[in-house]
Amino acid sequence: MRTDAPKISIDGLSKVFSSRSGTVTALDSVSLRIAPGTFCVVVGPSGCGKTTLLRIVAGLEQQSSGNFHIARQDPRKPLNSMVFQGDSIFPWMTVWDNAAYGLKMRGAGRAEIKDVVSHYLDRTGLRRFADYYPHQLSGGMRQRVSIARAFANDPEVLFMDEPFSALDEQNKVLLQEELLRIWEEHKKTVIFITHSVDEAVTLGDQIVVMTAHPGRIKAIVDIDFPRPRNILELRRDPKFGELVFTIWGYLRAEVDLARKASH
Ligand SMILES: Nc1ncnc2c1ncn2[C@@H]1O[C@H](COP(=O)(O)OP(=O)(O)OP(=O)(O)O)[C@@H](O)[C@H]1O
Repeated sequence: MRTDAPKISIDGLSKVFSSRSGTVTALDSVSLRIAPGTFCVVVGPSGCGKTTLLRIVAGLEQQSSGNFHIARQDPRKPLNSMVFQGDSIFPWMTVWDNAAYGLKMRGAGRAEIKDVVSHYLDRTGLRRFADYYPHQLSGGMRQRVSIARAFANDPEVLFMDEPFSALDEQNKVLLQEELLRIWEEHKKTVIFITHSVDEAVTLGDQIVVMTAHPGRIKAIVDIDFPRPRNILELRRDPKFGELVFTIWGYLRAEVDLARKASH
């Protein structure tokens, strides 16, 4: 059900890291509203605070100032699930046990676990690899396990930090397609971080462009391509190119600034 109340509200969020070599302002007064069911994508130059923002909203890091709120619909559901870049599944568990992990942790019944895990292993094409261990899988398959695990956990919101960045182009498009197909089933609110403007326009409803360090919000671009989306057709649409061009326009100066700061 869509309501006007945001699912995620972020108000004046700042983060300063302190160490013996000094302080780093990673985020500077970031405010954002994300409506329920929105696929929100955050892009920005390296080091602009994207991961820090996600880690704070996921409760893994403490902000220095500001607030955020995630509106809960069902207190029995976990608040969030995370999918990271690279390997984030347990190497000592089979594909099935990895996908079932969240459900088992919150005491779901055997029948529910069987139904839900089978569903998401089917959706990610992993059914026949259910008894495999992560080291027996390709990088793309391991990322599929992560996605199956995150969706099977049925969280209120889903956080994804560059989940496809280590994959080759063909695998990336396949996984983007699979992610969109699974996401269409329940339209969970997502925050997805990427370096790829193409990926942002392909997946997102709302694109948040961040400035170079310290991270602030530079622009928010709404993407109104109809859903469900066909990735290859989308890329042929002249509007796709225009949007990529617009977002790159916002990013270009920031990427240059980030480069200069690192030299
Ligand atoms: N634990 C930490 N201690 C000190 N500084 C940190 C810590 N974590 C992040 N930073 C600094 O905060 C800034 C933002 O880092 P963050 O990882 O959030 O950026 P990012 O936009 O996700 O970068 P990338 O796109 O390269 O992954 C960087 O300058 C980084 O060095």
